[in-house]
Amino acid sequence: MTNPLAQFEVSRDDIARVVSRFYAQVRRDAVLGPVFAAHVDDWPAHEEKIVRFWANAILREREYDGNPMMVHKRAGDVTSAHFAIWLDLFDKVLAQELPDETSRRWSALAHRIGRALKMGLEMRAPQGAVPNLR
Ligand code: HEM
Repeated sequence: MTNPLAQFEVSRDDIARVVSRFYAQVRRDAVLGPVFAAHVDDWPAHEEKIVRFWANAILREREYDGNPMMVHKRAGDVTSAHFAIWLDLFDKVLAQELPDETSRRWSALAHRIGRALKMGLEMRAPQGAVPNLR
């Protein structure tokens, strides 16, 4: 493996291909599409940022220093119900694009991150607001 800190072996080209296929599906998705359309107008810039995010998370290439938790909370219309749809689509693209082992490792990482982001969103209630106990 070229990078001893990498979580598993995947190339940058693989990451870029997965990201591009994934967001092509997201744009077509009836539920996720409109949420992204409301926030992203420069798709190439968004996809480049997401490639850097995954290169950081998987390959430990230190080139993303954003704060996804804050970005998702601030978006205001990203809900915890969206995560199952997002992860399901992501898993399908991984399975189509990558060898089984790589796909499984990346999926496990995405689900771990997704759980953390979702928990963060569920704690979003503004100060003084009545908690949503549904
Ligand atoms: C494991 C699940 C997810 C991961 C790893 C992830 C990752 C990211 C990252 C890294 C960004 C860029 C943050 C930045 O600007 O620095 C982002 C932005 C965004 N994500 Fe997610 N995301 C996930 C789930 C979701 C879900 C379920 C939605 C629901 C629709 C969503 C909607 C968005 C939107 C709309 C933006 C753009 C926000 C903006 O630029 O204003 N994400 N995501």
